[in-house]
Amino acid sequence: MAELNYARYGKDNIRLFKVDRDAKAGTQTVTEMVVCVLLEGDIETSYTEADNSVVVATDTQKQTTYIMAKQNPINPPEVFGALLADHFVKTYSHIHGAHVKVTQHRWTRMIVDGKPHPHSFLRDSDEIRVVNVHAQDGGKGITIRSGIEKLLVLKSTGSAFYGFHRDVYTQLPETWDRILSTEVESGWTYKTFGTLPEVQSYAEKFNDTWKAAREITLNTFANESSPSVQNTMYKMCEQILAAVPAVEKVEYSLPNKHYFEIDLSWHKGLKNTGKDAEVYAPQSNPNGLIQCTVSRKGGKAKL
Ligand SMILES: O=c1[nH]c(=O)c2[nH]c(=O)[nH]c2[nH]1
Repeated sequence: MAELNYARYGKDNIRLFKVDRDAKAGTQTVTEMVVCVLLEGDIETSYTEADNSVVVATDTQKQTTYIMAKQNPINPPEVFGALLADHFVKTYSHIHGAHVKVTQHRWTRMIVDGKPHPHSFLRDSDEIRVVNVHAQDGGKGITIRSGIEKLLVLKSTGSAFYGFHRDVYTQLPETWDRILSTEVESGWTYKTFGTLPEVQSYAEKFNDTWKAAREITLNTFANESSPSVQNTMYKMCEQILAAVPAVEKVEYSLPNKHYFEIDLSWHKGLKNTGKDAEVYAPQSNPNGLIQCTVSRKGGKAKL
């Protein structure tokens, strides 16, 4: 006999673009996002008995997303995600949980002739802001995890890696000065919100937290003399927890994108290693991958 162990369904890759027009100021602001909605609840019979009466069509979920975006602000993405997720669990009594993922892409206002342009924007980076919301019925509240992904950074000095374990398998030399590059993937989870109004009252702080996390990531990366990716990312986590009382845990996943020195001594004794290194070979793979989750020791997050 078979048994259904897992069932979620919804619409993925709902692309959405909104223009906010400020007639008084004569400026416009744009937001582009991709939304994924996944629902769970008493939907087993749709799988096991072809009972479509329990299915809120994925097309309905898409249309709902558009209508909600028309009728509400879509910034910050945490509040829009919570609004949408809350709608599905409140509207359909047999839907007990909604997962909404919002991926916001960058459209940065152009500076033209030294001035911010009223309605022109540029994609200045592949970096994305990613928000995952999970709303549940039965008073279980709304959980929100926000994050940064695809933020590519590099420093050409100020990074070392020495003192690591050595054995017969170790070839890597110690280094006191290396190139460090990574594509930042970072996420922070807030203390569970009780209700949608609680999420809405926190609206401004979602943007502040994103800015703080981004600034801490970049400042620490740039300013710290890094002894390892592990230690540098831990310091980032500590600072984000200290800066935002409502954050319960912080996660980083950092690839170590290697830049290898090239020994050119075979050519007329050309010096290009150690302190003479100037020309490097960027590596696409393999890459290191360092991950961690850091939470508050013995303390609870505060909204
Ligand atoms: O910061 C680093 N951490 C490691 O675990 C590691 N391993 C490695 O080969 N290089 C590095 N660099």
